[in-house]
Amino acid sequence: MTDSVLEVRHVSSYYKKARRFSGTHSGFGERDMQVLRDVTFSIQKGETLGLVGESGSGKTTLCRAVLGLGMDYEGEIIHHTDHPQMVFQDPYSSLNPVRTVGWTLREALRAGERRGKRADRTLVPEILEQVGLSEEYIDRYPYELSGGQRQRVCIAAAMIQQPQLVLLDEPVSALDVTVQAQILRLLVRLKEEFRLSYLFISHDLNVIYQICDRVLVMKQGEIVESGDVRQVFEEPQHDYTKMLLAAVD
Ligand SMILES: Nc1ncnc2c1ncn2[C@@H]1O[C@H](COP(=O)(O)OP(=O)(O)OP(=O)(O)O)[C@@H](O)[C@H]1O
Repeated sequence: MTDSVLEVRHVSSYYKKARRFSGTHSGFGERDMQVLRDVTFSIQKGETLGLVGESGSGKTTLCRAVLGLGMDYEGEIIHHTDHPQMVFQDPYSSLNPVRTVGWTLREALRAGERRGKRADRTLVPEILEQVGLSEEYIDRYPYELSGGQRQRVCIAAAMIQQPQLVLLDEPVSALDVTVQAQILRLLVRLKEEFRLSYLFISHDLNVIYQICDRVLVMKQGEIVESGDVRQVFEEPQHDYTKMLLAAVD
């Protein structure tokens, strides 16, 4: 009997890479570029698992594979819960600029409905309140919101589908420091209230240290170190982890 919400076993993935052929038959061909290399980990119920690594190491690609977003991969990804939700880094581009907050949340409910969940419209004002926005925001457009408020709407759109696992890809990186702290507090509160599990990607190791239980360190698509966040940060074993930690001011 497992208590994990997600198991990723020996996952390797590839992107097709365009290549211009020389010679008489000119045009584009394809070859594969490996991005994830034999990645294995699991996320436990109620756990926040951090994922760190340099830009281009494959963190977002891993999320895409977990969400089944058109990624070819080898290995196994086993979900023990309903479809996970994702919150992206940039709350500006995540929201449809010509749709109101209410529309966005109702659309998120409809997406859940398409996967067989009952759509309860009364959840719209309720979830807004949960993320710290009053009902008056229902009729606002994204351009009428601050960056932090937009990220709250994105979080509400994820939460309204009542997921058990949420993938957070740099959810506070586009926000200024005080707003970052508010959004992190909100994420921690929602996690405790709904007993959520998070996969939390951040390049900010201080944020990872603050909110994660365990951490995975990814280098060029490979998990080079993993473990309890305190243990990994206080006694890093791999040179790459030591290098990432040394870069923190
Ligand atoms: N759609 C794509 N087609 C081809 N290559 C891609 C595609 N998306 C990403 N890549 C490549 O895959 C590698 C991993 O990218 P990915 O976005 O997963 O890294 P990341 O760790 O999330 O980086 P960052 O921290 O900058 O967001 C990079 O070399 C990137 O250029």
